[in-house]
Amino acid sequence: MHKLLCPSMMVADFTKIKEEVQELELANIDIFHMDIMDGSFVPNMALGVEDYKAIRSLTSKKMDVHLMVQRPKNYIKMFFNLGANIIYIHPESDQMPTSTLEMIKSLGMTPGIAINPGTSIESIEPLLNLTQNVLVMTVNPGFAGQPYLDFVNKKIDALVKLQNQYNYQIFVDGAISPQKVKMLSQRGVTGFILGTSSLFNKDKGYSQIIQELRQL
Ligand SMILES: O=C(CO)[C@H](O)[C@H](O)COP(=O)(O)O
Repeated sequence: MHKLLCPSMMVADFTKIKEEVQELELANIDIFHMDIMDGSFVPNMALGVEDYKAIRSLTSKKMDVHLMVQRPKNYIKMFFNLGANIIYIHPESDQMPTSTLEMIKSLGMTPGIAINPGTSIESIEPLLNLTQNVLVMTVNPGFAGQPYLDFVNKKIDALVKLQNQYNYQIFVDGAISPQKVKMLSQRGVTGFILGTSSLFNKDKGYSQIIQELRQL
């Protein structure tokens, strides 16, 4: 199965973002992962609209948006206009997540849901027939460099089983080291958000790292 490898751009070096994007493209990554935070849904702020525009102007590869914000519906058209291909919302942050997912789809983008470590499968199951990507958070969202939460593996296994009934791909986000890429791809995960645990600030180049991750 082809792994979808997605650099988490909140940990890229913005002092040389053009070179970062070019090197990641050369390394043949699949999707640029863009974390948007409002300081309310999560206790941090990360990328913003100007960062989104900058990276969009540097690449024609797919870009997602992980909306860690209250009332994500308010921002769907804005990110559509900025050239987003995939939008993840957190169901807890939205009064009518079904309507927001329909809106993302109707604009021709891929609808996704992001599930916090403390969010149960039962609470999101009604949304699974409206979503194409499920982003399982393996840390509490907001900060890079946190430890992986092993208890989430049980939820990943349940989501892999439910794939028989619905049509979605599973992505994981948070402390995704090479060991976790191997373990989780064996479990049935296809998409991996790569941050400080595997891709950025390492003593190897992106091409070598990406090639090694594809072989795991
Ligand atoms: O979503 C995130 C934080 O909320 C980041 O994408 C992720 O945590 C970055 O990866 P790492 O944990 O390996 O630094």
